[in-house]
Amino acid sequence: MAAATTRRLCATSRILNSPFWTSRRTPDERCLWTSVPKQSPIGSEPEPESPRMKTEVPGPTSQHLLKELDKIQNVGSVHFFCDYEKSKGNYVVDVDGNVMLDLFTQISSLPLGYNHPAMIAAATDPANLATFVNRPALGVYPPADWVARLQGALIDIAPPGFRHVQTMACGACSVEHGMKAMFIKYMSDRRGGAPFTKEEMDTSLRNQQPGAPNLSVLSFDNAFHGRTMGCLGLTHTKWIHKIDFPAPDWPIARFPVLQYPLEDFVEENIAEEKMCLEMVEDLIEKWGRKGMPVAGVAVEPIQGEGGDNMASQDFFQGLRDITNQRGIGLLMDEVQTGCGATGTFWAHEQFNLTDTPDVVTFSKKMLTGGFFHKDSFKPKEGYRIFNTWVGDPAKVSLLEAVVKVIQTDGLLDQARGLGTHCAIDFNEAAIRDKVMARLREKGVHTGGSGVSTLRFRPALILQTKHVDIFLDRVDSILSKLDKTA
Ligand SMILES: O=C(O)CCC(=O)C(=O)O
Ligand SMILES: NCCCC(=O)O
Repeated sequence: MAAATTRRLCATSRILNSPFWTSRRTPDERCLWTSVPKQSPIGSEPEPESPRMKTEVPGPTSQHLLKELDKIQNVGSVHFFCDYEKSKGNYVVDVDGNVMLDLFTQISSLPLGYNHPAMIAAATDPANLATFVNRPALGVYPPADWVARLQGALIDIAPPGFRHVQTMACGACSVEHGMKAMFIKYMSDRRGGAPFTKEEMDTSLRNQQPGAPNLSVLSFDNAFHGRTMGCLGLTHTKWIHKIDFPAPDWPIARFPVLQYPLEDFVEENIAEEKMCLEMVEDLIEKWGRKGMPVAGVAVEPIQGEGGDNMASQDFFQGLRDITNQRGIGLLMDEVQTGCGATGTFWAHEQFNLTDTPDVVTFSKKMLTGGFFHKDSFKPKEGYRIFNTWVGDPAKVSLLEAVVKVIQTDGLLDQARGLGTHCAIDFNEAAIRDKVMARLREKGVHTGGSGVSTLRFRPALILQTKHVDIFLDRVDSILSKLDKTA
C-alpha cells in the first residue's frame, strides 16, 4: 500500500513541480484548459459525454486490419485503427466502436481535437480549394497569398523577437534544416564575408574538407530530435530508433536530472544544473581540440519522448550565455512543446531568456513543420535551405484556422501551470505499462515516454470534466494496484 501511495504522491508532485512556474501556481491547481469548440464537430453530434468501451483494444476489426496491414508493412507500432469520421473533440473512436478519451492525440499533434468545426470550415472553404489540390514547389513557385498566409499563421504567433520563418514538411525535416542554418551561420562568420573558394566548392561534392567541414552539434542524454540521419545524431532516447544506423561522433552532455519536490532539493538541483552546464563547456572545448568544432547546441525546453524531463530557466539561460559567448548557435526544439501545449504559445517564453534562441523548430500541433530563426541566420544564397515542397500551404491554411481559435477562444489565457503538458513517473516500466493498459480498458488513451513515464498530450480544448474522468479512472486503478502491491 505504502509503495503505491508514494508513487501516487510522486506523480502529483511531479505534475505540480515544474521548475518554470513555481511562482505562479497554487498547490491545488490542476493542469487543464477550459475551452471547447463553439459548435459540434462533423454533423450536429456533440462530443461524447464519456468513454464507452465495447471490446478490448485492439478489438476484432482492428486485429483483422492489423493482419492485412502486416502483409504490406511492419505493424509493430500500431495500437489500433481509428474511425476518423466518428472521432470528435477529445474523443477518438476506433474501428470497433470504442470511444476513448484521447489524452495522447496522435502523439501530441491535434491542437483542437478531432473534427473541430473551424478546421472543417477551413478544409471545405472553396477559397482554399486550389491550395489543397495543387501542392506547389513553394521555394520556387509560391502562391500569391503566401506572404499573407505566413504572416497570419506563423509570424503573428512567432516567439518574441522572431521575424523570419521557414516552413518544412515534418519535425525531423525542420530540425535537420535548423541544424543546417546553424552550420551556414557558423561558417559564414568564420569566412568573414569572403566568398566560397573553388576548393571549398569542389571538396564539398566529395564530402571532403574544407567544403564539407568537420563540424558537430552538441545534444543531451535522453533528447529526441527526430529520425533522419542528421537528427538521429542528436537523438538518444531508445536504441530501437538508432541501432544499425551510422551516427556522427558528436558530443552528448548530461541533461539535468532534477529531484522532486523541487522545494526540498533546491541546493541539489542548482548543483546538478551547474554540473551539466560545466559539462557542456568541457565538451565544446574537447570537440574543438578533436578538430570537430561545435557549431551549435540543440535542446528541447522539456524533453518529450525522453520522459518529460525539465530544467530551470537558469539552466537554459546558462546555455544561451555559453553559446553566445562562443559564437555558436542555440536551437530550441519546440516540435512537441510548441503551439500552446505548455500554457504559453512557446515553452521557452517561460525561461525569460535575455536573448532569444537562434533557431526554434516546430511541427506536430502546428500542423506544418518549420523553424523560426534570427535575422542573421537567413542564408544569403537560394537553394541552401530547400527541397521541392518546403512545407505545404494546405497545412498552413489549417494552421491559420487553429491560431484563430486559440486566440478567439482565449485558450492560452485559460491554461494553468504546465497547460496540457504533463507526465507521471512510475517506479517501474512494468507498472506504467499496466496502468496505461488498465486506463485504455476504461476508455482513457494515454502515451508512454522515457523509461517508466506516462505522458499526457491532450488537445488544447481539454476541460475540467475530462481531467476528472482521467482522475477517477486512475484513482480506481491505483487503489487496486495498492492492494496488490
Ligand atoms: O514520441 C515522440 O515524442 C516523438 C514522436 C516522433 O516524432 C517519432 O517517434 O518519430
Ligand atoms: N516515439 C514514438 C512513440 C509512439 C508511441 O508511444 O506510441
